[in-house]
Amino acid sequence: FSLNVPHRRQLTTPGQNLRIGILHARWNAKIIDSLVDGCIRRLKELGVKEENIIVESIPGSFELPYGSKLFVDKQAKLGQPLDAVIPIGVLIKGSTMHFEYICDSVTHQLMKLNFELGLPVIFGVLTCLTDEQAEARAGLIEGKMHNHGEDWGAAAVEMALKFRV
Ligand SMILES: O=Nc1c(NC[C@H](O)[C@H](O)[C@H](O)CO)[nH]c(=O)[nH]c1=O
Repeated sequence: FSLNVPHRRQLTTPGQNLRIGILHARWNAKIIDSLVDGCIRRLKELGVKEENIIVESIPGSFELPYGSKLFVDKQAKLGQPLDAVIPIGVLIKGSTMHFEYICDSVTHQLMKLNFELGLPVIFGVLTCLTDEQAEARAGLIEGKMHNHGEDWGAAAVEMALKFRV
């Protein structure tokens, strides 16, 4: 009988009992679609069941904070509470200061929502100066960067499970 029993194999499907919400803006739809696809792909790789990945959309990134709150509250009322929510948006600098104001307010409010809602709210907003920067971060330019949606899916699973007692 040996005491050095190997550690239990790390669960390859840690997300099997999780329910994850994805709330995406509809501005810059081609980039959004790639980010959402990457996010879903990674969630499934981590064991989250397709029926437990709930995808909703709102007009633009400015609606992500309040939309996330409404989404989380609705799922709780339906008796299908989310374990994490992933707001996804793509903000691309235009010719005015509009971009800076939305980025700043959305970022701060999404951060606050973690504490207000008491569940992980992942920061899935690209704040880019050019279309190309955004496309590269959505994995749409061969050999350049990777699809950040995958990172957000992984972060949601980790944060939903970490420190769980
Ligand atoms: O302007 N550029 C963008 C944008 N504007 C709309 C805004 O988020 C909101 O939906 C409206 O102001 C109505 O409240 N929303 C984005 O997601 N990306 C952008 O690049």
